[in-house]
Amino acid sequence: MISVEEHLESILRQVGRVGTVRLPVPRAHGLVTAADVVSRADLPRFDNSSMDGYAVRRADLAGVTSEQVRLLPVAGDIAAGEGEPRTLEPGTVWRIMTGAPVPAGADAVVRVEDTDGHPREAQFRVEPEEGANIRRAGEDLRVGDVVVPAGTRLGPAQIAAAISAGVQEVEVVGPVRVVILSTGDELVPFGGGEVGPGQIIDSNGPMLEALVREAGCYPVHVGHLPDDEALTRKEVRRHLDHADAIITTGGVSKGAYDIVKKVLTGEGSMEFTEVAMQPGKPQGFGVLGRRKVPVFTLPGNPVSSLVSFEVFVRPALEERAGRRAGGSTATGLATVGWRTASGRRTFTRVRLERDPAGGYAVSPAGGAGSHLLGGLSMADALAVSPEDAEDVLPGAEVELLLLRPKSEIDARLAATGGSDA
Ligand SMILES: Nc1nc2c(c(=O)[nH]1)N[C@H]1C(S)=C(S)[C@@H](COP(=O)(O)OP(=O)(O)OC[C@H]3O[C@@H](n4cnc5c(N)ncnc54)[C@H](O)[C@@H]3O)O[C@H]1N2
Ligand code: MOO
Repeated sequence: MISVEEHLESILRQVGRVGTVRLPVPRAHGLVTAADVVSRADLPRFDNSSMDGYAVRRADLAGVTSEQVRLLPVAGDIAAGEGEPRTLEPGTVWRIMTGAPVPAGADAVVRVEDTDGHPREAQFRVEPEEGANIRRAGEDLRVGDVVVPAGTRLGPAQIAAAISAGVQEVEVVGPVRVVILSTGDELVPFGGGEVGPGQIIDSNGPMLEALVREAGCYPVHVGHLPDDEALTRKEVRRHLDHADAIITTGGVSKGAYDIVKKVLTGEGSMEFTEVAMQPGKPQGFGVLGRRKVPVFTLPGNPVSSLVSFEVFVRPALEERAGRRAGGSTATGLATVGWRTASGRRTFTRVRLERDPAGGYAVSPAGGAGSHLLGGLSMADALAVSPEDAEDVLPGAEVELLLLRPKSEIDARLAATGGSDA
C-alpha cells in the first residue's frame, strides 16, 4: 500500500493546467485570469456628481449659512447620460443628478437637501467645500492600471470592474470539462425506470456531477457503462478527444467483473494501487492519450468515491483550473469515541454540533461501511485520523475536512442552538 501523500503527489506531478482561452468578460465567471487585466479607460470616465443637487461656483456661495441664505438662478437641468458639454456661468447654478457630468467652471455640488430644491431659482443654505460631491475622472483607475491581476478567480466584483474599465474579453485558464462514467451491470441510471432484483440506482454519477460543479468545473458527460470490456475501452477512448479529465467509478478491486482495471491497465501512465486509507483503498490514476487527459478510476462504493474525490480529484481539478483553493478544514472535539482503521488514514463521516466553548462537537454520522449513504447525507465533515491511530477517544481533538460550506454549518448550529433539534 502507498500513502495518501504518495498517491496525491503522483497525481499532481502528472496533472497540468489546461490551455488558456479568450472569453467575453461575463462568460469568464469562475475562471482564473491567465494575464493581468488592464483598464482601457479612466474611471470615472468624466467628472460627475455623486449627489442629486446643484453644480455651483463656490465663490457664488461665500459666507452662506442656514441663517444667511442665498438665491441663485438655475440655468437648467443636467441629467445622467447628458452628452452636451455644459458651462457654468458665474452667478448661476445647474440642477444636476447623480452620475451626470459636472459642467465646466463648477467646483462643487450642493446636495438638494441643503437647498429648497427649486427648479428655476434655488435657495442655498451652505457654502460647500472645494470639490464637494464631485467624483473626479480617473480617481478610481487610469488607462493601463491593473484591474484584475493574473491568477485571480473572476468573481462578481472583478467582472463589474473589468466591464466598467472597458474590457471586452479576458484571457483565462480554460474551463475544465469533466467526463463521469459509472460502471457496473447492476446500475440503473437515475430516472431510468424500474429497479429490478439485484439492481441499484447509479448514485455515483449524479454525486460526482455535483462535486465537479461545486469544484468550479464542468461536467460535460455523465454516463453509465455495463461491465463490458470492448464498450468500456471504446467509451474511454472517445472521451480522450475532448475531456480535460475523466472520472470512472467501480470495477477497480478484485472482482471477476472489475472491467475498468482490466481495460486500462498498461494504458498511458495508468497505475492501479492500494492507498493506505479507509475508505478509498483501491485507486487508479494515469494520464492517457495525446492530450494527456488525467483519468481517475475511483472505487465504486459511494462513500469511497466521495472521499476519493475530496482527497485526490478536487486538488487535481484545482491544479488543472489554475486555482489554489484547497479543501475547507477545521478542528473539533470528539463527543464519543470511535474506532479507526489501523495502518490506514481514516476518514470518518461526522455530524457537528456546538460544544460549550463555542467550538465543534464531533460525533460519527452512521456507521463506517462504505455503502452507508444515509449517514453520509447527515455528515457535515470527514474526521481525519492518522494511520498510526486505532481509535479516537472521547474528548480528543480531531481534524475535519468539511463537506459543506462552513458558513452553512454555522448557520444551522446557530438556528438549532447547537443541538440537532
Ligand atoms: N476481495 C476483495 N474485495 C473487495 C476489496 C478487496 O480488497 N478484496 N476491496 C473492497 C473495497 S475497500 C472497495 S472500496 C470496493 C471497490 O470496488 P470497485 O471499485 O471494484 O467497485 P464495484 O465492485 O463495482 O462496486 C462496489 C460497490 O459499490 C456499488 N456501486 C458501484 N457503482 C455504483 C454507483 N455508480 N452508484 C452506487 N453504487 C455503486 C456496487 O454496487 C458495490 O456494492 O471493493 C471491495 N471489494
Ligand atoms: O476502501 Mo473501500 O473504499 O473501504 O470501501
